Amino acid sequence: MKHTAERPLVADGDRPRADVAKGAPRKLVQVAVGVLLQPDGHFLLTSRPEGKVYAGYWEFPGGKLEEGESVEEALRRELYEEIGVTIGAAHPWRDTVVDYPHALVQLHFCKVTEWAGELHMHEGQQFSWQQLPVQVEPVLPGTVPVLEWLEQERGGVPLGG
Ligand SMILES: Nc1nc2c([nH]c(=O)n2[C@@H]2O[C@H](COP(=O)(O)OP(=O)(O)OP(=O)(O)O)[C@@H](O)[C@H]2O)c(=O)[nH]1
Repeated sequence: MKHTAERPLVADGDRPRADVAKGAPRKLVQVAVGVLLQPDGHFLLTSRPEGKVYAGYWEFPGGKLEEGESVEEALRRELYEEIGVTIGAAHPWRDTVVDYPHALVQLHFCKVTEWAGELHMHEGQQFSWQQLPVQVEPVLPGTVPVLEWLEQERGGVPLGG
């Protein structure tokens, strides 16, 4: 199912939604996320740093768009700041919306096959080149559908069905 602002993927639905102001519409936070792919199909996962929500959970690297930025610009900035690489083209791939206790986020996933520079985790994260099925856990709720899309693309049976 495609998750939109009207029908988001709900994460930890039993917890209160901290950012919901009475009567006000909930802000949809825009996030650019990179799926860095090696020629042999390995992809990069990073762990969320201490001090951020869902610290220690594994995700694809990325972050929030700043005022006036495009998805590609935000992704280029975030990946340089967070993991020290300069990316080539960011190819828009899939979008999804996730309703977390801390925020409602729209995730713009881009595939990236070219980058320059050595990986340096500037926020104390861990990183791992993974293939399916992934060997790290826990995985961030918003990352789970991405693994399913990757599985579908390689022609396997989708997880959970
Ligand atoms: N980077 C990233 N964020 C994701 C993924 N999946 C997902 O649901 N998210 C959510 O998207 C939001 C991204 O925020 P972030 O905290 O990583 O971004 P940031 O570095 O710009 O944040 P900050 O500068 O406020 O600390 C978080 O709510 C995070 O839970 C993913 O695969 N990668």
